[in-house]
Amino acid sequence: MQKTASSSTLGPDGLDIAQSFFKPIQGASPPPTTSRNTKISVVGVGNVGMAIAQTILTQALADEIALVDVNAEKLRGEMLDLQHAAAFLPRTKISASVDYSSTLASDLVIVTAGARQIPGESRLNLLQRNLALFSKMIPPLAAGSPETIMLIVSNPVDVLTYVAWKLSGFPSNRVIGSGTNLDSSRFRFLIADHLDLNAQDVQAYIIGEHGDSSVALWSSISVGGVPILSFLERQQIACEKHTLEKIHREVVEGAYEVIRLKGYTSWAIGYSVASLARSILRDQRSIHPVSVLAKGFYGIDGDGVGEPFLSLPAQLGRSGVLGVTNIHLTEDEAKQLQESAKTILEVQSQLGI
Ligand SMILES: NC(=O)C1=CN([C@@H]2O[C@H](COP(=O)(O)OP(=O)(O)OC[C@H]3O[C@@H](n4cnc5c(N)ncnc54)[C@H](O)[C@@H]3O)[C@@H](O)[C@H]2O)C=CC1
Ligand SMILES: CC(=O)C(=O)O
Repeated sequence: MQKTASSSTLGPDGLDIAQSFFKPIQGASPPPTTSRNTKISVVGVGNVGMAIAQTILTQALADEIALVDVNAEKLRGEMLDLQHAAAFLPRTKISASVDYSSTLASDLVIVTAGARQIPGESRLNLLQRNLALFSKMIPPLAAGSPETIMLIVSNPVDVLTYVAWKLSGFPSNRVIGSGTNLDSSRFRFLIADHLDLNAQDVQAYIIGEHGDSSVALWSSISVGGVPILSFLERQQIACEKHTLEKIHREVVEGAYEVIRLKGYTSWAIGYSVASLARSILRDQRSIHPVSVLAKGFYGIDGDGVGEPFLSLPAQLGRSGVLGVTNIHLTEDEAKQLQESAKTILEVQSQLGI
């Protein structure tokens, strides 16, 4: 048997096996020339990249997944391991290459490559190591898929989303950081757990930095359309400030705890990024707290030293960020958000790009 460039398989008689296996029905037209596959590239096949790839596979979000990593052996092992699950999954072509050109014409490029935190280390501490990688990776990824949407996951995600925006030359709506979509899921879980609810019924956002300076939007939490804080007040149910602060602290410390216990975080970020991929590629127009160019929102002016990317509730669709929702922040929440922007800008100002 012989494989042609288009990957059809020829038998000893030179006939295409697929074509001799299935005979066309009478009067059938040739396949449409306009339809094309949805291609997602996942750059970096470590714990996070593989959790994302496998969630995307199980949710049938792509026709093709291109995996890229510098570690050729691990890369091939991960590809084969996923391919061996083909009988249990929606049909998806999975390829793997150390060459960025394998990502050509992607609809979505998800970047997870890079150093991760050791126990106790902050995300911002990873910047110098991952900045060097981004300088090498982003230009060829952008050149190969000039129409793509770039979704950054590597940490520190807000600053690296800014870096990817600068290095890609893409418009700001097509460079998105996974941001606090994950922190907000942790927040919703903890509130649901505290009140014995289903986390999917809890509308609640963490915004700002994906990290230590994140901001919990207590004023806008609702459950089934009921604003929670005012409801608890009306029912005279004590919801002490320290309980709220404890929940936010648990959100911030959640990643540190998981890293201390198992070495890395993976499953929750896998589901978080798959939810973003679905909203983008299926044009769901749903709202996610993700890292976007925040200049001009909520008094964030960039301070003359740069343009911060940080998480705000944004509507996502096929062209990336469709807009930022006009959510009401209390004075205190707006102040905390501006402080979070300042933290990010301080780090950004040292980049020299
Ligand atoms: N934004 C978020 O919410 C989260 C972000 N992360 C971040 O994701 C990143 C990856 O974490 P893990 O997967 O746990 O790390 P890991 O160490 O398991 O995987 C990193 C992978 O990147 C690859 N890599 C290194 N240089 C590369 C290059 N130039 N091109 C392609 N691949 C390259 C490595 O070979 C390795 O396979 C870290 O920066 C981590 O902090 C992790 C969890 C959540
Ligand atoms: C590692 C990380 O950024 C997280 O799990 O939130």
